[in-house]
Amino acid sequence: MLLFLLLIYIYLQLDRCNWTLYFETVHLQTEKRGKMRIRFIFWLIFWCSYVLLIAKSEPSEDKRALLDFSRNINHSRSLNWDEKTSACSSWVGVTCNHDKSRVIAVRLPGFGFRGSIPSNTLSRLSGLQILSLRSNRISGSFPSDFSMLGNITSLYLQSNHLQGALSLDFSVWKNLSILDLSNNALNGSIPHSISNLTHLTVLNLANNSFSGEIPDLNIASLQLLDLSNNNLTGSVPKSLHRFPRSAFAGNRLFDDLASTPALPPISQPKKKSTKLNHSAILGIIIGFSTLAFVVIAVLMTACYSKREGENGVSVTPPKKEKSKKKGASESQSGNNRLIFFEGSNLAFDLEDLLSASAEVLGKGTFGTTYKAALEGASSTMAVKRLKELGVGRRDFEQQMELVGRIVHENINPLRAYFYSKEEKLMVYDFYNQGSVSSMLHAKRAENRINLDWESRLRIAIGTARGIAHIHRQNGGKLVHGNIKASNVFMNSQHYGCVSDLGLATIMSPMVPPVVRVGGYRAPEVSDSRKATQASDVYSFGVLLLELLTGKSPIHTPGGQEVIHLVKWVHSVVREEWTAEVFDVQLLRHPNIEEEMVEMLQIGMTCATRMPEQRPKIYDVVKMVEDIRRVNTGNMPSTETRSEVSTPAVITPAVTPPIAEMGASSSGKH
Ligand SMILES: Nc1ncnc2c1ncn2[C@@H]1O[C@H](COP(=O)(O)OP(=O)(O)OP(=O)(O)O)[C@@H](O)[C@H]1O
Repeated sequence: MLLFLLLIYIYLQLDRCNWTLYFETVHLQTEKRGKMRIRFIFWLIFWCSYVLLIAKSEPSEDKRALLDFSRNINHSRSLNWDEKTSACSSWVGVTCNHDKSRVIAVRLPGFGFRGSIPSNTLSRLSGLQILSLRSNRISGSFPSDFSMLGNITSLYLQSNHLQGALSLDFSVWKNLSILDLSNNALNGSIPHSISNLTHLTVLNLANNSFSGEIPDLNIASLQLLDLSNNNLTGSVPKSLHRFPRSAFAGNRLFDDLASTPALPPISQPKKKSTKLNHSAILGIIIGFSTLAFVVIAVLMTACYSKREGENGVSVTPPKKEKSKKKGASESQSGNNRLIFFEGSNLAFDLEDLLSASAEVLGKGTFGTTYKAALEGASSTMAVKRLKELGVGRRDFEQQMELVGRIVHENINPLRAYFYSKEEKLMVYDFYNQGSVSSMLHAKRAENRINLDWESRLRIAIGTARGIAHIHRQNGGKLVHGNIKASNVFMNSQHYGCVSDLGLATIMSPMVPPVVRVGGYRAPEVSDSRKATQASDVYSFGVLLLELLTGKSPIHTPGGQEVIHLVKWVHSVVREEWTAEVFDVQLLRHPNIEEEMVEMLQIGMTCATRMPEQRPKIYDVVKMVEDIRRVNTGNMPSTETRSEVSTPAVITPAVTPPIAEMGASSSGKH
């Protein structure tokens, strides 16, 4: 570039110089000819460098390699790869780096490629990082010249007809993170060299014909392994015992002989059996009894002290207020009643609620939420005990009336509310599966729910529809104000269902903003009472990114640096490491890469910094629904659909009418 500019400069100077003077003294006669020759030479250099520059911004060698590939393999879906067009700007499935000098990703799943991958074509893409040719009909052996792809990070060749052994030395792929060769007909042994891939996070070799022993793949970074349904023999190496038994099912492994591939017993039969004598047995019995006694004593003490404390299980905080409130509800004004909304059909009153045994679910921005088990009514409700409101009784009641009238399958209905000077309560349906936040990030692994891609899609679709419905209320002015994963649940059809709406505007300004944000707050919202529909869209965008990455909006890996999810996603995508963004739990599911990339784009669009550049939630609903177009082909338009039903985007399911939905138990109890 510099050379190019320099040449232009010299040329212009040359033009301005009084060359006549110079030529007069040296070669007077050839003055004109000499001057023209010099000008011509400069023109030539100028154009050559220009052409070179243009050529450089086009990955010509990569382009040729791709054209060679497409011309030498049969494919049923047409590729728009035209020699005359720019590979980086318009070629389907091709992604280039920033300055468009190298092709870094080729994604051509399901293009109907038939036959073997022509040699010396794709292997020439030495800058390639991601290659996806999954779900084609590629046959022949695994292309050995792929060893030249030294920068590859993700290789998806699953669901093809590849055969033969993997003769490649995998050590050459130093950056390889994802290798999916599942659902092919590969055989021979699993190469030992795979264990040299220190960045490998996903290895899927399921549904092939690999035989022999499983090599000791002692790779610390490996998070997902699937070797199921091969002909592997021997035992599972110790380094792989941390993976579930399903990862090895359908092989002829040592412990598979009993047809139940259980990992723990693998090493046990090797242990020498030692007979215990009587005194040892007696010792064990006494030891166990003492231990059991201590454990029971500790548990009882803990339970007792918890009952005493505020955060304990089975505390009944509203109970403390019982006499006060009971009196108040019996007061002449009759004002302090539990107000139920129509269609709630709930057979309990304030007294039942106050005497219910309650368990603290958590403390949030607006107060504490309890799980209340109502004895008489044999139902369980979530009761939110609000703290400091920023509005008086009238405004509070007005807001409750507005919120309580909203009936939609993707919105957790407000069943009842209570207002007195000392106590403000809101009664909701209880979701025993917990919120999306706990499903994704519960501290205890057993409380975490493994959300597969379809569940996450449903959560995204349902939540978007719920928010769209909220934005249509109150003359199109209602705002949720607090969209976040702990306020999203799964309804009975496993679609997202939003809770806690409309509270942001009535809360006290005293609550410090930092408590409220948690990474979901749009940058322009400094006071959550000023949340807008655009800021709801931002928060929804963050939720989408959370569903995709499995990461909290604000997290501190290693306990030090605070990472903001939106910024992190932007930086990873900018560095062309898009595949690194996704939750590794999702990467085990086949054929979802494009859908995840689409959701990523929607999430990033919603979480755009400038509010005016964010899409309206109605458009977002459509975008999220369109992620899985195959199943949405004959659905009614978004506008009508969102209002009335949850169409079966993933699994066809009959949706009850709204009235029923409103009163139904929505996956709770
Ligand atoms: N209806 C419900 N069913 C089951 N769990 C609930 C219900 N409502 C709230 N929770 C859970 O109770 C806990 C506390 O909820 P709460 O709404 O008080 O706070 P939060 O969601 O963490 O924050 P915020 O107050 O900002 O909404 C959260 O883990 C939430 O997911």
